[in-house]
Amino acid sequence: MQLTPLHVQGGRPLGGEIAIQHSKNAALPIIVASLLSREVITLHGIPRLSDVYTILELMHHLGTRHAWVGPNSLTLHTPEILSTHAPYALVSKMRASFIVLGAILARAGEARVSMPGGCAWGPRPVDQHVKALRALGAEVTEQGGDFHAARHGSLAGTFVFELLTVGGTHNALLAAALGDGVVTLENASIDTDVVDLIEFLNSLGAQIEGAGTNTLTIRGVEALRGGEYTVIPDRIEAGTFMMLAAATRSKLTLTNVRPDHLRAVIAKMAEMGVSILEDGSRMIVDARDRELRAVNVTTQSYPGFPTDLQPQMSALLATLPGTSVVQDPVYPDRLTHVAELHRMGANITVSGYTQVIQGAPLHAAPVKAADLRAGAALFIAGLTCEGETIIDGVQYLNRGYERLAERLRGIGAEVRQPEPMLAADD
Ligand SMILES: CC(=O)N[C@H]1[C@@H](OP(=O)(O)OP(=O)(O)OC[C@H]2O[C@@H](n3ccc(=O)[nH]c3=O)[C@H](O)[C@@H]2O)O[C@H](CO)[C@@H](O)[C@@H]1O
Ligand SMILES: C=C(OP(=O)(O)O)C(=O)O
Repeated sequence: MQLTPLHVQGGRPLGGEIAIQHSKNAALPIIVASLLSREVITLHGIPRLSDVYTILELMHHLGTRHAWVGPNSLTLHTPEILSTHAPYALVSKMRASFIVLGAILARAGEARVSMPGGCAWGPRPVDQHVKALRALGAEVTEQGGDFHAARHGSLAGTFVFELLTVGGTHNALLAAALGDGVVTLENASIDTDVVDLIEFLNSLGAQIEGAGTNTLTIRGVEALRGGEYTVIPDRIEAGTFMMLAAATRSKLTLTNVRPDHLRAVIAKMAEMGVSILEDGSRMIVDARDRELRAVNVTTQSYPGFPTDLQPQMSALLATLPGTSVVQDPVYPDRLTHVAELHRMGANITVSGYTQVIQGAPLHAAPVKAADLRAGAALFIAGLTCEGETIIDGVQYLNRGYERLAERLRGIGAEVRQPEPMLAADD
């Protein structure tokens, strides 16, 4: 669906309180993990995002029936797997859908899943997902853009990931959770989204040890029961609003945050000169009347500085006096924000995965988001400029930020979108 662009009028400070949504990237695998149980699962803290509606559409095709039972609460029930095939039309819309491979394999013994889509700034291989499943005893073949996985008996054995992968760890965990084998995953991701998935699975009776460490031991169980779980707060959304506060020289109070999930981001913002006060699950970010300094940033897997905040940080640094160097070795091609920020007067030169940013005030311009976090970079940049910045590509923002225009208005931003940002599916 073609959505109307977002119009933002910036150049003045924002203020007040904003409730951070629960995590998109934790919610999606947890929704998928509900496929492992025959019983009813109730989830709280599910953000109303287009990615959530997309995964629910895919799950419906596989046999899950869902109902919204509150603004952000959902019941999921998969008494039977009705199809073991996740087709291209549904999987190509988003990256996270690829982990249905492990989940259907565990529950039904075989699965066919199309190669994933998602935010496509460059290659996003799934070789580690496939190698892990093969090493644990599954047969995985590729044909016509689909992966077919089958197991004869339970998965068992050890796999050492060649690099840290969040999705690869999710897929292997889901594949190994049912059965009677013991699986060890070495060099597994310690990302908050992996820990949340493990805590959810264990709350249903799974036996997974080592959450938050690089070695996970999964003892397969015969079945998972139903249950109720609340997803963690979204650290990427929190980081986005921290950067918005800094770029607009505002004071914002963020609620529903886990500062312990944001250590690298908090440290960078403090180095820049932003005042950050932690108060339990609230965080007060104050950049009023401050001389902010340019800083250098390099992305890393968790607990390092997240690649999902690199474009937003680049936009912020493009407005600060001084020279910053931003490097994103996690996703070297994640640079679609750069040409659009150039349209707003940013001085950014790119060499490989390195951006050298010479800060200067930006000006309003029509721009287009080509992926989710590039879109976030653009609304941050737009809110620093006087005049109207018109941001096209709103469908990407809808993937990751719930009721964005309304919530930005709640902190005093002048934002309008002629039509609603997202139609609910219920
Ligand atoms: C839905 C979701 O949760 N998406 C997040 C998840 O994506 P996703 O799980 O896809 O990202 P990964 O953690 O797997 O990717 C990390 C790095 O490993 C590489 N790699 C990954 C798998 C593989 O089989 N082979 C391989 O080479 C990737 O190219 C990348 O360089 O983590 C990324 C890194 O924090 C975030 O940017 C995404 O927002
Ligand atoms: C890139 C993201 O998501 P995905 O991996 O689904 O494309 C993101 O959340 O920033």
